[in-house]
Amino acid sequence: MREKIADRSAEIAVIGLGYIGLPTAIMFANAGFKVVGYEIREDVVKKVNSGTSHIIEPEIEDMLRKAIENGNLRATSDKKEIAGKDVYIICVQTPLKEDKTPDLSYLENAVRTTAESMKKGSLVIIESTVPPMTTLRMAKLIEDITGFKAGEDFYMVHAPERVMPRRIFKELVYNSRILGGINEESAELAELLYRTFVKGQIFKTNSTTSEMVKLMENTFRDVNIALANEFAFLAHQYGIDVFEAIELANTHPRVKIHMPGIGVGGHCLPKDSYLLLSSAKEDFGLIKKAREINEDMPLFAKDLLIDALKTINLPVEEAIVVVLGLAYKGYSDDTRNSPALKFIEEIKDIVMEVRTYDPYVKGTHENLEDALKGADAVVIATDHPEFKTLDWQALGRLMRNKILIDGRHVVKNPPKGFVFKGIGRGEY
Ligand SMILES: NC(=O)c1ccc[n+]([C@@H]2O[C@H](COP(=O)([O-])OP(=O)(O)OC[C@H]3O[C@@H](n4cnc5c(N)ncnc54)[C@H](O)[C@@H]3O)[C@@H](O)[C@H]2O)c1
Ligand SMILES: CC(=O)N[C@@H]1[C@@H](OP(=O)(O)OP(=O)(O)OC[C@H]2O[C@@H](n3ccc(=O)[nH]c3=O)[C@H](O)[C@@H]2O)O[C@H](CO)[C@@H](O)[C@@H]1O
Repeated sequence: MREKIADRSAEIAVIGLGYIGLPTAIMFANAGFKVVGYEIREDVVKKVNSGTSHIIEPEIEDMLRKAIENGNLRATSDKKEIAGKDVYIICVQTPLKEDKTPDLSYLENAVRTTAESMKKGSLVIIESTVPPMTTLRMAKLIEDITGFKAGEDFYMVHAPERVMPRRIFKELVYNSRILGGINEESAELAELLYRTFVKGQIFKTNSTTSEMVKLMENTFRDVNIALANEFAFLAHQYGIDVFEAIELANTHPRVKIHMPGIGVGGHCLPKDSYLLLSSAKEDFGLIKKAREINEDMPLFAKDLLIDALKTINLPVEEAIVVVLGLAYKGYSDDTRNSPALKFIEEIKDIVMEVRTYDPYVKGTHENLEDALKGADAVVIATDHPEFKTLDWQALGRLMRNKILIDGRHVVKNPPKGFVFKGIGRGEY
């Protein structure tokens, strides 16, 4: 295997071509490997093979075209095409069930497919974020299906993905990487493989540690955002602008407060602290409390909207509300766990009409002007760059009433003539 990685003759299958799998497949293909992307969604397979990306990400179209044109990347839904590969990289989703316990069914299916396809000597890598000890469990599943012995007949590694959407192709190269092997040989093989394009540091450890590291990173961010959200809540009570306070506090050399907002969405932060806690016997409660605070932020935005409607004496049930942004964050088309959706769920039965506009998400109003005609209130739920430069005076003329609720600190100066409320903006 070492020689095959060195001379790029190792053949790679990437299982799942989503936000993580597609860029990963592209990177290995452009590093000189023959890569087959196995994906159950046929629409994705078709798009990828035609050289177009189904996700929005800077550089992806060029990088994908290059990988397809040089003949190194092909997508398929046919299991036969991933038989006997040297390396399998699993990048499927690991969401929560309704009851907030991990739904590992996608992962288990992908591991089964891998077990049915692999050969003796294959290296199996899980890039998906998983609860602690999952990689060891998956190694056992492969042993049961194949009769191979883990660590001897096949190698296995958890290689958590740490990239930030919007910066994926830079971070894939320059981020440091944690490789958690089920044994040393597994981690060493994975190091050789990732070194073919990674310029950041590579740290080797065991698989349960790498699983925990990944979950700790996202939990750290989630808890810090919850703290910022609590500061915002307090700032409203004291009548100050929390963003000014945060900027000032962050001039301290050891303080770096995060940004409050309408909520924490995406496929990572809202679920990773639950994955972290999922197999624990006990915890101290801090992580769960932070989740609760972040999950309730859309309700805070709803309170601001209702307050604003009261200010103009418009009954809530007569209000036409326009939500700007459905994506979980700016410059993204991803609506998974988006606070905008939770906010809409909360208000849709109490107001007259909810309209949506998101230039990145299909199925919303084609243009903002149409969405705003005759509306009473606008709620900004996503920090898309386009929303930062809107001419509120002109847009306000299209509206029946002028209420603006900023859930993402997008509007720096409240526009004249509007009833303006922003999360963390105190009283105006
Ligand atoms: N999105 C991110 O920014 C990000 C960053 C770091 C880590 N992660 C982690 O990476 C993992 C993948 O996340 P994502 O955002 O890329 O998910 P995604 O939903 O965008 O992609 C997963 C893809 O796998 C496909 N799939 C599911 N089961 C399959 C199977 N059995 N065989 C073949 N294909 C299958 C799905 O159709 C989908 O296209 C998750 O564990 C996530 O927590 C995500
Ligand atoms: C530790 C870390 O950095 N992990 C990153 C994270 O990436 P992400 O795309 O989920 O990005 P975030 O920017 O964290 O956004 C999530 C939500 O939180 C809101 N938010 C954010 C900052 C803030 O101060 N206040 C907020 O309210 C924002 O609007 C959005 O809704 O998880 C990926 C997958 O595991 C990682 O790979 C990636 O490294």
